[in-house]
Amino acid sequence: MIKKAKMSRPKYHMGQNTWFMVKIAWTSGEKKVIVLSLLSAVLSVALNLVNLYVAPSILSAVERHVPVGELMWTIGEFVLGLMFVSAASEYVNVNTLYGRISVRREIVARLNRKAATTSYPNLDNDQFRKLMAKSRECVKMNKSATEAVWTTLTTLSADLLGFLVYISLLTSVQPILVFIIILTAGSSYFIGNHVNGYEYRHREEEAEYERHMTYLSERARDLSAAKDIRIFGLRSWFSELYTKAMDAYTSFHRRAQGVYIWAKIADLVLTFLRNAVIYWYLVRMVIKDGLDVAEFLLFFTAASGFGEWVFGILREFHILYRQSLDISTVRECLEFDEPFTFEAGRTLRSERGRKYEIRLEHVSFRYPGADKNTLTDINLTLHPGERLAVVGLNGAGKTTLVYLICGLLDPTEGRVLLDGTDIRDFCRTDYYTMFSAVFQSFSLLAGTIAENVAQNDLEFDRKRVEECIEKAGLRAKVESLPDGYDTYLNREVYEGAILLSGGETQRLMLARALYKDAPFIVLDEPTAALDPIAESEIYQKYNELTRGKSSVYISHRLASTRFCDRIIMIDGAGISEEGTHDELMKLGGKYADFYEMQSKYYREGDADHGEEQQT
Ligand SMILES: Nc1ncnc2c1ncn2[C@@H]1O[C@H](COP(=O)(O)OP(=O)(O)OP(=O)(O)O)[C@@H](O)[C@H]1O
Repeated sequence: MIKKAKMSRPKYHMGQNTWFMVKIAWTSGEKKVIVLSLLSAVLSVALNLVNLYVAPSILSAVERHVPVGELMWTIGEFVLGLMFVSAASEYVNVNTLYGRISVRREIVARLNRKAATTSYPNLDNDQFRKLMAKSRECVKMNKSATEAVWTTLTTLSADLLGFLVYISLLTSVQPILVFIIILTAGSSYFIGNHVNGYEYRHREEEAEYERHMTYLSERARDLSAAKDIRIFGLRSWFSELYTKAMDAYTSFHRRAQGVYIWAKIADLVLTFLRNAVIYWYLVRMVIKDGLDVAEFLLFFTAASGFGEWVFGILREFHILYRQSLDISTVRECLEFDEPFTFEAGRTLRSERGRKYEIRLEHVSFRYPGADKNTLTDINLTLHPGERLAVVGLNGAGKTTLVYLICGLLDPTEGRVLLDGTDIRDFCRTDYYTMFSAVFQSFSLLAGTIAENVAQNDLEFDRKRVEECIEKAGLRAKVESLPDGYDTYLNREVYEGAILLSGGETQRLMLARALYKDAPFIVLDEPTAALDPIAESEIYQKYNELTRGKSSVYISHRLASTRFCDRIIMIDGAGISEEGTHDELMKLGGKYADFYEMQSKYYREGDADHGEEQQT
C-alpha cells in the first residue's frame, strides 16, 4: 500500500516566486534573461500574426484581381516578414539559454552556501534536511523549475499578449464568439487537466512499480547476488517476481490509458461544438453582412487560434503553479531559521599569542526528540593554556560536550562563556576561528595534500604546511609520493589521486589543525586509527603540538590522558570525577577502576602472548 505524503501549503505564491526569480536574474547580472524572455514572447505573437494574415491577404489580393507585380510584392512582404521574425525569434531563443543556466547556477551557489554555513543543529534537523534534498532536485537540470520557469513565463506572456490582440480582433466581429470560445476552450482544458493529472496524482504508485522492477533487474545482474542465485536456484523465483512487478506496472498504465481516452473524447466534442458555432456565425455573416472569403478565412483562423491562447494561458498558469511550488521550496530552504547569530553578532578576532578562558555554567543539553538530557548541569572552566582530557564510556556525552565548547551546538540550559561573554552574542563564524579541531569523522576535500592542510587553494604558506606535516609525522609518506605535497586526494574527482590509509588521514587532519594555529585545540580521539608506534609518537609530541594553546582531548585510552593537566570523567549525564591522573587514581573511583581494567587487559594480554610464545 503506497502512502500519500501530506503536502504542506507553500510559503510563497506564484506572484512572489516570479518576482523572486526576476530579482535573482536582475541582481546576478543576468538582466538580459528578463528582456529576452519578453522579446521572445513578443516575437512569438508577431510570428503568429504574420501567419494569420498571410493567406487572407493574398486571397484578398487575388479576389481584387490586383496586378501580378502587386501580388508578388504582397507575397514577398510576407515571406520577408516571416523570415525576419523567425530569425529574430531563433536568435533570441539561442541567446537566452546561457543566461537562464546562470540564474539557476546562482541559486545552486546560494543553496551550497546555505548548506556549508547553516547552524550545525540544522544539519540534524529532519525538516531542513528534507527541504535541502528537495531543493537540490529543483535546481538539478535544465528542465528543473528554477530554469524552466523562464520558458513558462515566456510562453505565458506570449499567450496573454496573443489573447489581447485576438480579443480585440474578434470583438470587432462578434463579441459572443469570444465568450463561446473562452467557455469551450476553458472546459476542454479543465477536463483534460483533471484527467491527465491521473498520472501526476498516482506518481508515487508508478514510481513504486518502477523501483520494484529496477531493483529486480539490477539484482539479477549484480555480481554479489550471482552466487546466491546460482547456489540456491533463485532464477525462477526472480522471474516470477519480475513478471508480477511487470504485470502490476502494465495494469497501472492500462488504467491510465482508459482514463485518458475520456479526455480525448471530451476535447473532440468541445472542439467540434466550438467550430460548429464559429462556422454558423461566420456563414451567417457571409450571407447577411456580405463578409468576403478573405475576411471569412481571417476570422475563422483567428477564432480557432483564439482557443489556443485561452488554452495556453490556463496550461501555463498550471505549469507555473507547479514550478512555483518548487521555487517556494528552494526559498524556504534558503530562509530556514538559523538558531545561531552570524553577521548580526559581535565580531571576534583571535589575537595571536593571547590565551582565552572558556567557562560552562550550568550547561545541560538534550538532542531534539530525545527523552532525556545527554548532559546535565555541567560547570566547567577551561583555563587559559590548560590541557584538559575528557574521558567516559561510549555515549557518555564527550563529543557533545566538545560540540558545546566549540559552538557547534548551543546548550538547552545554561551558558558557554568566552572570557565572560556568552558565545551566543558573538558572530558564530568568528567564534569558530578560535578553534583547531580533529573530530572523529573528518572531511578531506578533493584537492592536493598541501591544500587540504591549508584549507585553501589560493594562497598558503607552503613552508608552514611542510612543518605541520612534519609535526604530524606524515612527512616521510608525503615526500615518498611522486608529486609530494601537490599529490591529489579523492579518486572520485581526480584520476590518479592517491588513497591515504585511516591513520595517515588522521595525521593529515592533525597537520590541518596545527596549520590553523587557533587559540584552542580540540582533539576527539585523534589517535584512534593510529598504530601503537604512531600513537606514542603523538603523545610524546603532545606538549609541543599544544604549546601556547588551551586544549581539550578526548580519548578512550586512559593511559594517553596522563600528560594532561586535568582529567574530567563524564558519567550518567554529568562530571562525576575531576583531577589529575594521580589524584583520580588516589580517589579510587570509576576512573581508577577503568584505568586498572585497561592496564590489566594489556598486562594479561602481554602475559598470554608471552606464554603462547613459550609453549
Ligand atoms: N544528533 C544526535 N541526535 C540525537 N542523539 C544523539 C545525537 N548525537 C549523539 N546523540 C546521543 O547522545 C549521546 C552522547 O553522544 P556522544 O557522541 O556525545 O557520546 P561520546 O561520549 O562521544 O561517545 P563515543 O565514546 O562513543 O564517541 C549518545 O547516547 C548518542 O546516541
